[in-house]
Amino acid sequence: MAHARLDEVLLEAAAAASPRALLLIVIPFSLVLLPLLLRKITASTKGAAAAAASDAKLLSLIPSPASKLPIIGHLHLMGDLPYVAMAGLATKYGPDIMLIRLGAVPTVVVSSPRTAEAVLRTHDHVFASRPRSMVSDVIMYGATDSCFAPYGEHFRKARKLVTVHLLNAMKVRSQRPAREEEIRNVMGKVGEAAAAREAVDMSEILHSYVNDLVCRAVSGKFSQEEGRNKLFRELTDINAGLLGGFNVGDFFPSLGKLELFRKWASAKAMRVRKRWDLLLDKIIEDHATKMAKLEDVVEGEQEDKDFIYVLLSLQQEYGLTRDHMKAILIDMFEAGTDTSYMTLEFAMAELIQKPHLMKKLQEEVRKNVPVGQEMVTEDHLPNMTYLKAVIKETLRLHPPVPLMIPHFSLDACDVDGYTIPPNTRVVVNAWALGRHSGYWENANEFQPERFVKGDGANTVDLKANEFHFLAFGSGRRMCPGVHSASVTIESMLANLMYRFDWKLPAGMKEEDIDMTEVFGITVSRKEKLLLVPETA
Ligand code: HEM
Repeated sequence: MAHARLDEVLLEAAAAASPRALLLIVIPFSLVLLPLLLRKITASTKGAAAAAASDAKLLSLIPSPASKLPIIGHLHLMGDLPYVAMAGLATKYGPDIMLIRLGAVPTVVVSSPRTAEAVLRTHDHVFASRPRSMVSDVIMYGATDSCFAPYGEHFRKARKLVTVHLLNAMKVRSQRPAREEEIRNVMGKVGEAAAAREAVDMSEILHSYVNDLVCRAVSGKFSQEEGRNKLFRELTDINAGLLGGFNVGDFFPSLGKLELFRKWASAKAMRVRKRWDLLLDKIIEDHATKMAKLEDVVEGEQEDKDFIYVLLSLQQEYGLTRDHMKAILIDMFEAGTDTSYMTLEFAMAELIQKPHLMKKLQEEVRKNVPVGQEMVTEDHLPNMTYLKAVIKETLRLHPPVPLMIPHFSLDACDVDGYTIPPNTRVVVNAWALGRHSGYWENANEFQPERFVKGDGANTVDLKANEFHFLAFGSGRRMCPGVHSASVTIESMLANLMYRFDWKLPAGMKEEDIDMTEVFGITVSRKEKLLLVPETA
């Protein structure tokens, strides 16, 4: 019994979200496995050793914090919020570019708009790959999705599939009725709470809204049957915990070469993948059966088909296996759910602390909707400039993917006077860029006006033309979901502002709102956001 419990603890730590928890496992592990690792190192070929030495020399020229420890490198400096820790270290050691060692893995951290532009625009082709990770290899079927695929033929195919067929403007437009229906459901629930003068758990309601929308986009109108939406949400949450963790195997790759360790460290990822297999195989087969009966579907009607139909119809053209399809579908859940609902939640948390800004937003929304109309529709959104400014400001201060997804160099490349060798992990700190005091006035303040004032800052857009605002990344690996995310977030926030006034629960003051963040592949708020709606 005691043995089983220890196993659980170790497995949790192996996929630990916090670098602190990772240390708990790395230190004892290193003591046991160090002799084995040394044997592996001495066994490597002379040529490889010479190349490694030359790469290590190049990396050693990049500024780096002095307090590196044996084996764990700088892991002990990462704290609970690595993007905040990295920003602090960068100010001291390398404001533009810095090297940190996460366990055995040297990681280049880019923290200024100038170096971000060098990595994501000037040398985008060199840095467009992703490092391999044991967990994403398991969860994403050998990293054959779009997010984690290394750069190459398969990635280009997956990326084209996602941008051209799943997330294009026409597809996003065709999902409008689904969005309107889901928003109406939310308004109904919030309306009931308003009538009962009860608080609403905004975290829960916004999470369900986005999860249900992604479910519908992926598997159609009946995705909520048999509680499938809840199962999708549960599995997406487990994946997020695993993918966002500081996983031992990622930072001690030599360990990953040991079969026993690999089995042990990927056990939880294997378990969740089996559950995805069961769920997705069944839905894909149901779709394939229905599709076979509808051979005469008119080409144009494919537009409002869900993602599974789209993938099935493109299977031959793109040479997709069943596993490729599942990897891409899981990407849509993983990349599309937490990012959007957390932006909505952070926006509400900021607005409730600044009632004058919320009032200004409500006035704009209500002015733009004809009197007597039940809901804000997507036709009303283009004129709502303050709404867009509030969302940009939320993304600036709280980018949901603060370190983006790690990039990986394919070749040697000069950035800011330093040579980054091939096969180096490169992290762009979007959180640090959004709070860069050289580019933003009152960088830590929530001031949406900065995006409407006409002082130059309003030219910042979500398409990443400015490298001090990179919530969606830039270049070949830029988020392909910008359009989908924007309309999902804008329409919900506009409706929450249109239909209700918002108060804090009795006895709570604005300064009681806890904005503490929790790090994972996306950043979330630690505390639930409870707000009391009043029908406007
Ligand atoms: C507020 C919402 C969102 C934010 C802030 C966001 C942000 C990001 C960021 C920072 C990246 C990594 C860029 C890089 O590594 O250079 C990314 C990648 C990605 N996002 Fe989003 N995202 C959002 C919503 C969505 C949605 C709704 C979808 C799809 C349903 C989506 C799909 C993807 C995919 C597939 C990738 C991987 C792209 C690649 O590696 O080629 N995202 N996103």
